Amino acid sequence: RETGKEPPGPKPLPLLGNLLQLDLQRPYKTLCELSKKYGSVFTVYFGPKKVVVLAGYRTVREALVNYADEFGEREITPIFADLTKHRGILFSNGETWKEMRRFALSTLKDFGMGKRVAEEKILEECGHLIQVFESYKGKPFNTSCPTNNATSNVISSIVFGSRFEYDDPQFRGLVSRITENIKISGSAGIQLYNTFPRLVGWIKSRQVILKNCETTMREIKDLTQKLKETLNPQICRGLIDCFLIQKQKDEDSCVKDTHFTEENLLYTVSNLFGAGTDTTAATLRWGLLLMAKYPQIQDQVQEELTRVVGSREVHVEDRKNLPYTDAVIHEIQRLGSIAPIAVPHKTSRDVTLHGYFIKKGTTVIPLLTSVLYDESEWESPHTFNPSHFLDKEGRFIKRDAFLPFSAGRRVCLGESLARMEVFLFFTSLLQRFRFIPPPGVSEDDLDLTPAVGFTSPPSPHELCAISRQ
Ligand code: HEM
Repeated sequence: RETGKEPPGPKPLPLLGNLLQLDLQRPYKTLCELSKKYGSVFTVYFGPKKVVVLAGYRTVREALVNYADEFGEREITPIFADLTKHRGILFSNGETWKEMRRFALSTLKDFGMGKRVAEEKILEECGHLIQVFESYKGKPFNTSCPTNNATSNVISSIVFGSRFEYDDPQFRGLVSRITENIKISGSAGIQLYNTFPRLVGWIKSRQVILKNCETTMREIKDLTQKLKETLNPQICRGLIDCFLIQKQKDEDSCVKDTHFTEENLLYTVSNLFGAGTDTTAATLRWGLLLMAKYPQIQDQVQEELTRVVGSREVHVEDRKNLPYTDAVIHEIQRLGSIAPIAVPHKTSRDVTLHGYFIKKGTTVIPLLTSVLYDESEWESPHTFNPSHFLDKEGRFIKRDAFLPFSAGRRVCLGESLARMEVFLFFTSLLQRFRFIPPPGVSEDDLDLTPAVGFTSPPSPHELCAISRQ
């Protein structure tokens, strides 16, 4: 082969590959360690499956941005193939992905992603979330459920055109199945299934995921049916209406091979919930936990909010006048690193990177954690330090290595929406509440070890939200 040598890596065992070396609960940890030994492009074997890992800011950026075509396809692992049958956005490629991504992006824009409509919807949800926090009256509570409900409802109002009440049983089921699936899909059992799909297809965790998914799809179908019955082609109440109208148009004009099919609609909707709920809520939970752990930083955020916004509602427009708070939010996302291995990619053709040859169809992991903790990019990568995003005069500065949403063709589709949500939820909550550890727990006791899962939220914990008014 004249194209170069293969990326280096630890020697694999027959069949097992490097499985025995990998921490299957938190594979990103082992992968970060391996990158210290083997460099920024290396190979590991998940059982018989060869995976190329990209580590560090420069390499990840170079591959995903400069070689966007070569590295822009999605690897569809056995569990995700089971779940989505290559439909929707997250786990599809080719024309299906292109059409669905384009549709979702343009519809989200129409519904105000980065604009006023989304802001209104989020602010409405902030009001409901604040009420829930108030209802605990300063007593300790687990922040998971309320934050997941709030972020899920933002997606609901964009997709269905309306939000749910938090005690609606259908909504509760929807949210709990999404969070359960994300959690289980990162478990060691599912890693094993992805490695040996024929051998361990029977495992319980896979059955739970499949059942959850089946129920969710049925419910999204029922909700879609209700929207169909009341559809007015002149008014799009949400993304589903827009899809149904486009579907009808394609049918009326006999478009062949249309991607506007019911299957694609259901999977696209479920992808938006799946990708948009837990990620955003986990970021918010990291934020509240870090504020409770570092009260001096919380003081400074609250001082800035009081000075700049006072007690009126916070708006997206305020962000530029809140440099310290903005820096804190960026630092929460950096340290939280909630998508440590992004979502695996694969190469669409043979490619040579840094002199290493990577064959078409190879699974590629962009190790986002290694970018967000890159020692040559960040002054103190392992500490919570908002100064990473501030200049000497206290002005907010952008940092190139801030890639929590990944980069290139597959960059998070919900980035603007997510950033707006995190900003508005975080500031609205800090305006009203002081976050402290439960009685008997010190700030030092608050544990920053992430939970196991496909995403990396904080471990289960309780906080007290003390009203500031
Ligand atoms: C703080 C919150 C969020 C973070 C950190 C995050 C991060 C990510 C990351 C790392 C990826 C994978 C990129 C890659 O493959 O290289 C991704 C993909 C995706 N995200 Fe997000 N995300 C967040 C919120 C959202 C929201 C709110 C939505 C929904 C509107 C969303 C929708 C998606 C979709 C549909 C994809 C798949 C894109 C594709 O395959 O083309 N995400 N996100």
